[in-house]
Amino acid sequence: MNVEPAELPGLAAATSLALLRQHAPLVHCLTNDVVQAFTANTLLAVGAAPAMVIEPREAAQFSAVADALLINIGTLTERRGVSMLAAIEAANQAGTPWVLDPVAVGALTFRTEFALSVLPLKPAAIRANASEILALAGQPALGRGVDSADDSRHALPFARRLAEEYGTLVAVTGRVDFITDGERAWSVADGDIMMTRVTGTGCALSAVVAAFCALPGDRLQHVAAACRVMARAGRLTAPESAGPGSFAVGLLDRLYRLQGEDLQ
Ligand SMILES: Nc1ncnc2c1ncn2[C@@H]1O[C@H](COP(=O)(O)OP(=O)(O)O)[C@@H](O)[C@H]1O
Ligand SMILES: Cc1ncsc1CCOP(=O)(O)O
Ligand SMILES: [Mg+2]
Repeated sequence: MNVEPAELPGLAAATSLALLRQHAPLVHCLTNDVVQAFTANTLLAVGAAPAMVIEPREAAQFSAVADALLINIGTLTERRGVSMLAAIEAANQAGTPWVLDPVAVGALTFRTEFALSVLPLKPAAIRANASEILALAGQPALGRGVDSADDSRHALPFARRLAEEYGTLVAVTGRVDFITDGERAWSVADGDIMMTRVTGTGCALSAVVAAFCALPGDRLQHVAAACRVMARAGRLTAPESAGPGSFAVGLLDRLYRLQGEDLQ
């Protein structure tokens, strides 16, 4: 019987954030066409560096020198899949951590087969909403396109199972985020519903998770810290925003200004 996950301590999140800003990891992003600029700006705001190198003949070369790799299947195409597989192989050979964001996995055959085929290729972490985690685990899921209609708490046992089976970390996000290695788990109860009214907050979080995976030390803590940083920034930004437009801009400003004490 697994115990209820504890809330990630603010000091741990602050320590991971300080380490991120010290290392400023370079993140190779193979992500979807909707969120390219928002993802790049989120990485820059938090203190990391992005590069979107997508050509199949360049992807492997670049992921071998980047500090982390993001694989996001939101607008997967056959050609993009070739780049992704080459990048994953090069990252694995170089010992570079890579993160999977299985956007809208489940109902669509091509992306589901692709996501299942890369699970055994040792992702350092999977970051997904609750419906996506349920679908990846072969469970019935209520996802609607890229959005979740399931509760992250319901998905937690399946997140644990996936983490254990594939030797990875799973961050399942929603009203509460849970981050697990199958045995240990942290929770992050923060964020704001406004984060679901701007496309790409989850995708950008996955890129931030990839950046935190590049840090030395306790990777489970770092991935939970990534979730805390994003959710805290969202929580602090929402009351200052007139709507989704200013929220998206405000979130970048807040991530840039976020200090350790904001996390405690
Ligand atoms: N109902 C909610 N209340 C507060 N924060 C939320 C809520 N739903 C999602 N979030 C936050 O939004 C971010 C993106 O998560 P999520 O919406 O689950 O991913 P995706 O965009 O991939 O579906 C995370 O930081 C998460 O904590
Ligand atoms: C709308 C959309 N369609 C394909 S990918 C994408 C972005 C999804 O972003 P997120 O998973 O962060 O909500
Ligand atoms: Mg998503």
